[in-house]
Amino acid sequence: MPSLAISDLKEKKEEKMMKKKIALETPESDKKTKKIKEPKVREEEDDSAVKKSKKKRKASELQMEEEERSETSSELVEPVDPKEKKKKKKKAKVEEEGDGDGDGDEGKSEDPNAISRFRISEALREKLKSKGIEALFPIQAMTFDMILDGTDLVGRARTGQGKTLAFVLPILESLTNGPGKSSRTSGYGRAPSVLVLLPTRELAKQVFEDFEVYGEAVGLTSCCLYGGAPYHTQEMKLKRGVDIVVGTPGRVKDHIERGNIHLGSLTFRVLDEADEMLRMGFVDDVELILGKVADASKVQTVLFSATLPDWVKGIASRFLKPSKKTVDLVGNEKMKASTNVRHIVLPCSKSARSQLIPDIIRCYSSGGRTIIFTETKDSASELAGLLPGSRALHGDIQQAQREVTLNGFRSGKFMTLVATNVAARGLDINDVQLIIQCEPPRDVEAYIHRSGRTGRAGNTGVAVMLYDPKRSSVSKIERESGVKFEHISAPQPVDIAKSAGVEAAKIITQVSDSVIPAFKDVAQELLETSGLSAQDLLAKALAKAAGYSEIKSRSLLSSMENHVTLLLEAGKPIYTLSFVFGVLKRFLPEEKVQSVQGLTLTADGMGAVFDVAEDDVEAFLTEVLKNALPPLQQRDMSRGRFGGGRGGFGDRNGGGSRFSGGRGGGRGGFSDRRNGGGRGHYNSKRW
Ligand SMILES: Nc1ncnc2c1ncn2[C@@H]1O[C@H](COP(=O)(O)OP(=O)(O)OP(=O)(O)O)[C@@H](O)[C@H]1O
Repeated sequence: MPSLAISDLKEKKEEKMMKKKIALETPESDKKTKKIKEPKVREEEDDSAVKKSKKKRKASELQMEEEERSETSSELVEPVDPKEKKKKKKKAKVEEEGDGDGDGDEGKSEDPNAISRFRISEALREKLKSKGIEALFPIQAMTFDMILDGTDLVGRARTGQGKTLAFVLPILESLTNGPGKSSRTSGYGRAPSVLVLLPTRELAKQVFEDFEVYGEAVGLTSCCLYGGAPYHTQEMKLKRGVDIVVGTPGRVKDHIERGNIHLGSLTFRVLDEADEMLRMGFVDDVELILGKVADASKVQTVLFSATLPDWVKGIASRFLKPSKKTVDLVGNEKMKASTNVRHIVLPCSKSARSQLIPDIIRCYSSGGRTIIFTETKDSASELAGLLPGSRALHGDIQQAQREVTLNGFRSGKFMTLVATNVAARGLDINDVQLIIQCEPPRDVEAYIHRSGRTGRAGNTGVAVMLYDPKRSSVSKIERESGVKFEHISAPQPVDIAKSAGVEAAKIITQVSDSVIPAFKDVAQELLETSGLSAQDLLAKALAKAAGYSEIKSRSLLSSMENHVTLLLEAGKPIYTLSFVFGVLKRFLPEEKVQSVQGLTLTADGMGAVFDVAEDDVEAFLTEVLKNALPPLQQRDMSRGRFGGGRGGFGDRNGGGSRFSGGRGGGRGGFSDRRNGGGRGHYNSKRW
C-alpha cells in the first residue's frame, strides 16, 4: 500500500541545493569571470588594437590547440609526397634565413604559421595584416602549399577555423604568382578562372566579400551570382569579365543556360559546404556546372566543410582527381562540434519557449548577439513576432529583405536573429555569443553547423538546445556529435533578477546627484511610513529600475511560469509512464491529470517527475495523500508538522518507518496491484 508524503524538511534542503546548483549553472559566475577579463583589455588598448591583438592571440591559441589535437588524431589520409617533404625542408631553410623583405624580422619570426613564412605576396600580406591576421590558422597552414602547388584537396576543420581563407589565399596567389597565372585570361569579357559554389545566398555573399577584399589587393575581380537578386546587374558584371565567380548552384546554372557565363577555361573549382549543397538536392546542378569545363584534368578542385559524411566523400571522388589529398583536422576524433563552445541542453515545452528564451538570452548572451534556430519557417516568423527586438530570416522572405535583415544583425541594429537552417552554414557574424536551438535538429550535421555560429576564430560561445522530453531526445545528437551536453534547468527568475539588479545598481550609481533634492523628501517619507528597512526599500527601487514588479516561479521540466515540478518516488521500479498516469488518475479528476506537463521517469526508474500548475499543487499533494495514506493513529496526527490529514509528513521524514507498517493494510491495493509488491511507497517532492 502506498504512503505518499511530502518531505517538507527534505524538500527545503533540496530546494536550497537546487538553488545552489542553479546558481552555479546559470551564467552569473560566467558573467563574473567575463566581466573581470574584458574591461582590462579595453583599458589597455584602443578598439582596433584590441581587435588585432585579439585576432593574433586567437590565431596562435587556435594553432596550439589544433596542433595538439592534430598530432594525435588529425589524419592526412594520403601519404605525404616525398617531394613535398623536400620542398618543406627547402622552405624551412629559406625561413631560417629570413623572409628577405628587410623589415627586420629575418630569422626572428617565432610563429611557425606566421604569414611571412608562406608564399604570400606582399600586397596580400599587407591586406591580411590590415585585417589583424598575422598568422595562418592550422587548416590554412596545412593546405596552403598543397592548393598553391596544384593539388585537388578535401579539407575539413571544425566550424569557425578559417576554412574560407584556406582556399581564398592560395587561389589568389596561384592566379597572380603561381601556376594558375599562365592559364588566366585577361581583358574585357574574360571568362572566369575560379568558380566557387555554396549552398545558400547569404554564404555566397560572404565568401564573395572575402574574394573581393583580398582579390582587389592583387588586382582580381569577382562577382556573386545568387537567386532572388536581379539578373541584370549580374549579367553586366559577367559581360565585363571577372576572374572569380562565387554563387549558388541554381543561379549559376541559370546563367550558363542563358549563355552569360562560360566555364570552359576554369582553373579552380571550389565546393564549399559541399555536403549541404548535395544534401539540398543540388547534386544534378553541381554535376552539370562542374561538367562545363573543357578539360577536367586541367582544373583543380577543392572541397571544404566542417562535416563530411561518408556519402559525401563518395560523391566527392567523382569531382576530384584520384590524386586528391585530404586534410582532416576532425578525423576520427569523438568530438565533431566546436570545442570553443559550451554545449548545453535544457528541457522546455513548445508553449514555454517564448517565455524562456528571453531569460536564456539575458543569462547566456553576455550582451552579444544571439541566433535562434527553429525547424520551420513558420515557427521562425512566429517566434520573431513574440520576441521583442528580434527579426526572422528564412527562405520565404524576399531576398532584398533577407539582406536588410542580415546587415541589420551584423551591424548591431538588433541583437537577436530567429532563423531556419538558411543561417546554419558558414555565416561568420562578429560577436555572436549565443546560439539557441528550439529543438534538436534532425541530423547531427545541422547541430554542428548551427552551434558553430558562435565560438569562432578562437573565441568562446554558448549553444543552448531546448528539447521537449515528451517529444524528443538529445541522445542521438550527443552520440553522433561527441558532445557531452551540460544538462541545466531553466534559469530561475530569481537568478535573472539578481543579475538584472547588478545592472540596475550600476545605472543608479550613474544618476546625477542633482536628482537627490527633488526625491529626498518623498524618500524620507517612504522610509518612515513603509515599515521597511532602508535596504529593503532600496531593493524594491532597484527591482523597479530593473523592470521587476514581482518574481514568478518557473518549473524545471517544461520551464512554464507558475508551474511547479513534482517528484513522485516509488520504492519499486516504475516501468511505464502510463503506470504513473494510472496512479494519478486514481485520485485526481481527468482534466487535472491531463494538465500534467513533461512527465518523465527518473534515471533510476524509481520515480517520475512532472510539472503541474502552481494552483493545482495542493490538489495533487492532498488528494493523493488523502486517498493513498493508510489510516493514521491519532497520536501520529497530533505530532505531525502539518496536522490533519498531513499529520504524517514530519514523522515520515524524521523516522521514515511509521507508514511502512501500514502498507499491507486495507488500502494497500495501489502499490500491491500495480507495483507488484506490498512495499512500494510514493514520496512526493516539489520544486
Ligand atoms: N588566420 C586567421 N587569423 C585570425 N582570424 C582568422 C584567420 N583566418 C580566418 N579568420 C577569421 O576566422 C573567422 C572564421 O573563419 P571562416 O568563416 O572561414 O570559418 P570556417 O571554418 O569556414 O567556419 P564554418 O565551418 O562555420 O563555415 C572569420 O571571421 C575569419 O575572418
